[in-house]
Amino acid sequence: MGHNAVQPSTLMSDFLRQCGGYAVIDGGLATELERHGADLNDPLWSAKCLISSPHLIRKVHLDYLEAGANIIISASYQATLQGFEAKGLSKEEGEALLRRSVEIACEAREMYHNIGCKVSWDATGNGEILKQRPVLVAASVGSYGAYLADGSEYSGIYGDAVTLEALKDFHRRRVQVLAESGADIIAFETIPNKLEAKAFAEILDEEDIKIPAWFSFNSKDGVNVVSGDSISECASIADSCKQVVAVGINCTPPRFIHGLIQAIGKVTTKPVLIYPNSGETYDAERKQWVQSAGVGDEDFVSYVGKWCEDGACLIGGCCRTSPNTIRAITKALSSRSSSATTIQF
Ligand SMILES: C[S+](C)CC[C@H](N)C(=O)O
Ligand SMILES: N[C@@H](CCS)C(=O)O
Ligand SMILES: [Zn+2]
Repeated sequence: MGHNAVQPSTLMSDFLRQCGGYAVIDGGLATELERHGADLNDPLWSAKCLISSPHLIRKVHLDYLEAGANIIISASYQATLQGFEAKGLSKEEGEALLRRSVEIACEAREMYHNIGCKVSWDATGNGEILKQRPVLVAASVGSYGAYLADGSEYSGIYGDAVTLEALKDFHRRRVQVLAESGADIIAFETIPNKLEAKAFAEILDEEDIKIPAWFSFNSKDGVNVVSGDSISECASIADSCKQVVAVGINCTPPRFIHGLIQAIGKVTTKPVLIYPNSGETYDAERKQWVQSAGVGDEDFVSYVGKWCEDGACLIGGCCRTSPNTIRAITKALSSRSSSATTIQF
């Protein structure tokens, strides 16, 4: 896919058409980093690996591409200039790490496409180039609550001192840097309240951000976003923002998704994206997931058909999902997809 300066209005529709109507988002990045031995008990959480083990991030992106992902999300969820500064890094060093998060994902895409580029010949000498699967690189922007590193993205309660202007000041430079990093789209993810959605929309507008964005909210009851703000109001903010090309839900238990897709579909015609977590609960103090109440890959994937019927067209996984989850989603979506996989010549 192309990089910067693609018209927001066409990027997502062109991409979805190339994918045959349904696109696969990757799964939990942090989850896989941990599975490979990374210790994320740190205020930077998954972004810590940008400093300690960038090669591991690239491997995890590659694993998700091999599992069928059409969109890989960078390791910048909890990468903030303020968080890097607290580690003693300069503004320039922090900005370089933000850019690096996207470069690592782009490198993985390039490696994947180089490995995957094959020609096959049949007995009569006719050749077939196996078409490269379309892949977008999404630059993650986590919420202010993610930066707080205390699980606040699952409460969305920041207190009265955190105003709209404070949130815009907090996020502005990071968004500018990521928008110029070579990413195809900005993924504002795990947005826990209406105020932060408004802050993101205003930054996109005020800074005239040239790449498109998606807004993805999280919920713990299937009715509202985690703060208690209405999902309809949150999705309406996304709908009104011209740079936003998809709206949805992530890091939310699978059992809540059905009703949320329906609520979002009532206020926007933009494509709906869904990448739930496993349904387990996060213990922010220990920075560990509590294993009870989660669903396995089979149960997770049993929802996929229903989510498509509800109107979702971009589907993946968030925390505690893995390449196996994404492989199963890819399989489930391929039977619905209308795309040809080869170019004949
Ligand atoms: C999406 S949560 C699991 C990310 C980690 C959290 N912000 C923390 O630092 O504990
Ligand atoms: N994309 C994030 C999680 C969002 S809740 C990560 O795994 O780094
Ligand atoms: Zn998550």
